[in-house]
Amino acid sequence: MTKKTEWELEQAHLAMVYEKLVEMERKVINEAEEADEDSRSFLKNLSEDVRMNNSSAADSFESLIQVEQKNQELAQLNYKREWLEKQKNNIKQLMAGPYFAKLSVLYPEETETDEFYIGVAGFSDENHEQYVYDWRSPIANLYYENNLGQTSYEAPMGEVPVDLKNRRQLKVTKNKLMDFFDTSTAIEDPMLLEVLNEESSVKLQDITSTIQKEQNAIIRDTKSDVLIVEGIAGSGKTSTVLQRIAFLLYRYKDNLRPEQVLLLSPNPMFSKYIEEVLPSLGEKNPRQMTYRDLMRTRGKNHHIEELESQLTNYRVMDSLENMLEIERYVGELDATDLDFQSLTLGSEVVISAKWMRQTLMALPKEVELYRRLGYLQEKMQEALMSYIKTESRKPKWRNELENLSNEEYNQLFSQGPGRGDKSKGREKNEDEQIDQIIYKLVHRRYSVIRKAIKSYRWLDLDSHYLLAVGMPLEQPMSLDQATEFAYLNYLMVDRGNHTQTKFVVLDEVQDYSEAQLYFLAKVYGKANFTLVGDGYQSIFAQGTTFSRVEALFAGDKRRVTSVKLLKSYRSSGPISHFMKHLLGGDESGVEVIDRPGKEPEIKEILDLDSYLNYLKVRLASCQVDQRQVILTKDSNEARKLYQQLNQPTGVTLIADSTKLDLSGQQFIMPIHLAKGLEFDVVVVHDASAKRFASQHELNLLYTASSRAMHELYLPYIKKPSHFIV
Ligand SMILES: Nc1ncnc2c1ncn2[C@@H]1O[C@H](COP(=O)(O)OP(=O)(O)OP(=O)(O)O)[C@@H](O)[C@H]1O
Repeated sequence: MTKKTEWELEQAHLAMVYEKLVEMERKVINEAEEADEDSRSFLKNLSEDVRMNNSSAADSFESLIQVEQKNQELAQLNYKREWLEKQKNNIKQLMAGPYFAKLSVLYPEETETDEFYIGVAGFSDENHEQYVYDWRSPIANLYYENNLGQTSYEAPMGEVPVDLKNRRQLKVTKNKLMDFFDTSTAIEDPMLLEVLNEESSVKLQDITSTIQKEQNAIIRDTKSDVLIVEGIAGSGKTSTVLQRIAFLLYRYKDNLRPEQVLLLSPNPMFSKYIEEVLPSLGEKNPRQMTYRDLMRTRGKNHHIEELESQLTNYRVMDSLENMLEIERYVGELDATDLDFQSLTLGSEVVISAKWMRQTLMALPKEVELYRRLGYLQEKMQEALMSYIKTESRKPKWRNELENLSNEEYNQLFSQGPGRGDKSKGREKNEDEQIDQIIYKLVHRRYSVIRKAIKSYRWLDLDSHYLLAVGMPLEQPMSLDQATEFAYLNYLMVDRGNHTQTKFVVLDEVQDYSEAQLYFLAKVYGKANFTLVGDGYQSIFAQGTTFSRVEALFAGDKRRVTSVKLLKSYRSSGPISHFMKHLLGGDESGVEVIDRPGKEPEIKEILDLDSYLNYLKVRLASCQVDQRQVILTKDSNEARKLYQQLNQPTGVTLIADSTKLDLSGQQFIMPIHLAKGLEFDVVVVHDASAKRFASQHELNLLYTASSRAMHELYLPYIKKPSHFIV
């Protein structure tokens, strides 16, 4: 068949699928409107349908059953609305481009090929006719595996052998066919090259239609407990793990919710950078935070050093050793070793240390200490509740009530029934109402105690830390000390809180210290890990080599798989060659995709004034559709350069990890805040010999250069770094 006729057939098929999508969209919108209306009227009628009848035990019971039924109905209505919302989103995404690939597959003992179209989501009509297959479905694996001829794919019922007759990539926009290519095993496929030549964007994009074979293996891995990916800059580590999260959410859709996936990102800016990838695949973002944020949530108000100080802050003591010391210490700890602190409100002792000790000592010794402390915590909450009840009967509170301002009174009054409210559903007399308000007032007064119980303020964890590692907590704490403290906290009191997390994904794993990785491996002991990074981009004072990462996670019978990614999809051919040169040439194993581009400019400049002029010209010559960055070694340098250039208009200075805005076009920023990001044009600030000489500085230089997609500038004053010549 000629390409022309093929084209007509494909165009006709596309038009048909698009039409089906339009029909389905109409249907889903109608259903969604009906479902919204159903929920509205359900809620409106709810108070009339359900009236608590407490006249007798049987009546109350009947009423409760009715309430339960209504709850279930409401849950179903909500579920339906959510489902329709997801359908709407999927259809919207598909309408932008219904599919990107077609597989022609011959099954054994059949004579005619079956055709499967692959898209960002699946699509079938009400008769279950499947028009588009989700890229995560088993059959779609054939597209990414890219083996024509006899092959197979893994379906739920087992391995299915097939003959893959053709693999077609299609470029479609809405209902219009733009192009198609029949590809075999060519690595540098036309669609990929087209995508890679595009300009950079403010946010990372999904790579669904051009995922490469080696990336696909990572995305679909379900066998490993720990998957370690060591990949050069731009090899798609971040993109791949995001696609992997989408894959896992699809694969385990009945048992995995996005909040059970924890994605630890290198800096706050990064979270913004990647936030659109999963929604573009119709999935919700997982729990996302930096490791520092994670420590903050467990640091009990202790202050942690800023990201910047991690660049230089070497600690003398080996932190992993401290973690083991903490384990030994807690292992040998006896209930009699514990120091309790009475919980007081002013001079009033609400729960005494003596009571805590006695309650703990009454518990069986065989039960692990952290469980006993957890139980004690529950007992303390109960003790507080009965304390509040007794307290609220005292007449003094009536006086306090009278002294409340109108505003405070109304606030208490409007908060709805409190926990002690037993008269829900029937008219209350004035006395009951006053009792209820007093209860709330007292409850509120003692809320600090409730919080103190919850956060274990009654246990002096700071001094246990001192006893365990032989040194006090610093202010601010280094990230490693925060880790040690969090580990102590975990071992002593906080073990139950981490079991919900099923997948932990770590980007830039080389920047984590051994103690931090050890902490994650232990605390999320039941989770599956995906750890990605690049040893050459190790720019913080504390980091871990990949062999150590593997060793740290290999314990506890975990199945560890290590994979390498050696091709940069980000940078043009000449920039990739330059990166390869920085990494030691052929020995590095780096493979270059030779797509054309401008050679990196390595330029000698004689003095500071001419250098600043050079930068000004560079900034002025940035094209409208390009994003350009000047990368400095640290934040102070970024600030200084910004001043030296007279705060150039249209250029955003980013020097503070808490104030990040990537929406502009040109930037001056330190390298560590640009981690994970990419720009059309990168200028490395003064790549001279004295500034880039050590291994650490080589890593900085490599990290900076590898942010560039299309153009790289390396100006230097007087003498160039020996790495670049
Ligand atoms: N298979 C692919 N198809 C199209 N683009 C790709 C593919 N893989 C990666 N890319 C693109 O390459 C660029 C780099 O990807 P990504 O940021 O995921 O790499 P990385 O390995 O995490 O880089 P770094 O270590 O430098 O942060 C992105 O623009 C991404 O869209």
